[in-house]
This record gives sequence, structure tokens and C-alpha cells, in this order.
Amino acid sequence: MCTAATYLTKDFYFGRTLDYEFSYGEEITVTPRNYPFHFRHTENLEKHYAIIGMAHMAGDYPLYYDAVNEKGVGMAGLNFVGNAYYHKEESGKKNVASFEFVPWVLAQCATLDEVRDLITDLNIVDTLFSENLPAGMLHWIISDKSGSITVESMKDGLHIHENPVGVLTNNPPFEQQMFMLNNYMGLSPKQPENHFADKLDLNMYSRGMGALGLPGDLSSASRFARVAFTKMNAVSDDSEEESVAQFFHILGSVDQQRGCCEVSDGKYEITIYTSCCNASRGIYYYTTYSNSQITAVDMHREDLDGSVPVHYPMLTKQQILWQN
Ligand SMILES: C[C@H](CCC(=O)NCCS(=O)(=O)O)[C@H]1CC[C@H]2[C@@H]3[C@H](O)C[C@@H]4C[C@H](O)CC[C@]4(C)[C@H]3C[C@H](O)[C@]12C
Repeated sequence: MCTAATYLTKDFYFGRTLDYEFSYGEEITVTPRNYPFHFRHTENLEKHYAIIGMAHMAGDYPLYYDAVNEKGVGMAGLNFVGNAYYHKEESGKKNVASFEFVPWVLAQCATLDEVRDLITDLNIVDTLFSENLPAGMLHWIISDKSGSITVESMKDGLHIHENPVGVLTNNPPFEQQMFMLNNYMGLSPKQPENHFADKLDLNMYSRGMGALGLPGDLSSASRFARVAFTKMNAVSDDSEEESVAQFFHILGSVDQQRGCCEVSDGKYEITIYTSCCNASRGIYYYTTYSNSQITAVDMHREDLDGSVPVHYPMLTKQQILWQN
């Protein structure tokens, strides 16, 4: 499972958890403006916005999972297995392979409005990056500080949804996830009152009973409700330290611990990494399952006018700061 979220304070933050039972060998990758993006079915981009995010480097090609560009637009792909469907190339449409979708958008769009324009007539096609790399069956959240949309390519075509909560998990399709939030409209961060029955003397028997009834399991539908509630009610000041800390707490509400989610015999999904991009400043913060210290890569410390992607392996060894 995976979860993505946005958060706005003074700056705009965008990030995700990547939950899986194995890793593809991803690295924090900065693609500078003059790296030539060659697309299989649409025009190449020799010059474009710089991008920072998590990618699997296939040779010199960055296969992005989640990223932001230098203009403050963020985008992440999350599993949508069983519902995602990529189509055949169609004339008269903008045909983009699923693995190209993140860089194709982030290379060209400075705002979410520009994304909305760009993806009219989009057709996400089933062209593979290579024979030995089956396509990830994904849906996407695309955001800037003004809001978010969700893009789902399904058998019946492309669905573009406004995403007013700025979060995404996995199945079922986004409209159903949003509908199910209706079931939680009674939740409140305040101490609960008895609306169950006035004939019963129900009491608050403990402090800290806010959010009573919020689902705690790891299913995608429950994570959607939990992270939406946490994000919509999150309070922090707008400093960088507190905003970043609060963002990791928001995604911490859906963290996956090894042992709780067995996907096949003895194989467990875990939160391999959690990212928090300051999309306004091009900084990619992350933690990993084994290293809870926040590590950061700043795109503006690289030569953004270069032509070769720069990539950093995740630091996965636990860092403990001894105090005595
Ligand atoms: C597995 C990842 C999604 C994790 C997730 O959503 N987990 C939820 C699990 S569950 O279903 O709900 O159980 C996805 C996110 C981004 C994907 C990668 C990116 O799309 C980049 C390339 C794209 C290539 O086509 C395939 C390899 C790949 C390197 C993808 C492998 C894999 O599908 C990734 C890593």
C-alpha cells in the first residue's frame, strides 16, 4: 500500500509513503533542465523544468515514482492494480506511456492549471519501458499549492477528478474513496458527546478521545480516511522545521510496520520510505524503514542547467544521536 498527501503552510509540501515488500533500487534523483527527455509517442523535450524526486535509474533514464519540479508542481504514482488499464496508441490523442507520465507532466507544467490543459486528450498507453520491466499499474495525484487532481486510466477511459482532500491511497477508485468519507462525517478532533441515545448514560471515560471511530487498519480505504482526517485537522506553525515534522506525522498515521501486512507467505509490506518535498524550494526530505532520521537533498545545490541526472542512494543505516 502507499499513501500520498499534500500540506500547505508558508510553503507547499508534497510527499508519499512507498509501501511494498521489495525495492526496485530507487534513488533521490535530480534531472536538470537540459537532460533530453525522449518520449515514445509524443514530442521530445530537449529543455524543460528541472525535477527532483525518487526514481529508479534505468541506465541514464529516471523512472520517477514521485517528484516535484522547480515550479512547485508535485506528482506521485500509487498502485491501482485491477482498475488501472493502459490503452493502445490512438491517433489525435497525446499518447504517453505510463512510465513517462510523471516526467512528461513535471517537465512542462508550472501550475496545476497548466496540467489540466496539458492532459486534455491524454491517452495513457501500454508501451513498456523494456521487456523485463512490466508496467506499474498506477493512478496518480498531481498537485500544486492551489489544489490537487487525481488521474485514473481505466478500461472505460481516462478519469480526471478534482481532489479536494489532497490525499491518495490505492483501491478502490478515487470517487468511491471520496464517497466513503461520508461515513466518517461524525468524526471530530474534539472530545465526543453522547449522540448515541439520550436514554443511555454514555461517558467520556478517558482524556484524548478525539477522532473516536477513525479506522485504524491498513486497508487502502481505511488509510484514505485516516490520512484525510489527519491532514485536514493538522495544526503546525509555518516554519520549515515544524512544517516538515508535521508532514512526517501526517504520513506517520498510515505507516506500515513489518509483520502487520503479509502479502504472501512470510513476505510483508513495509513503508520502505516516506518522502516530504518542499515543492516551493525544491528540497526532497525522506526517511526510510531502517533510518528514521530525516535526510534531505536540495535540487538547488545541483547544476540545474546540466544535462545528466544526479542521483543519490537512500541512506538506510539508522542514525542515532547520542546525548551523553
Ligand atoms: C510498487 C510501487 C507502488 C507501491 C504501492 O502503491 N503499493 C501499494 C501496494 S497494494 O497494491 O495496495 O497492495 C510503484 C510506484 C512507482 C512504480 C515504479 C514507477 O512507475 C517507475 C517504473 C515504471 C516501470 O514501468 C515499471 C518499474 C517502475 C520502477 C515502477 C515499479 C512499481 O510499480 C512502483 C515502484
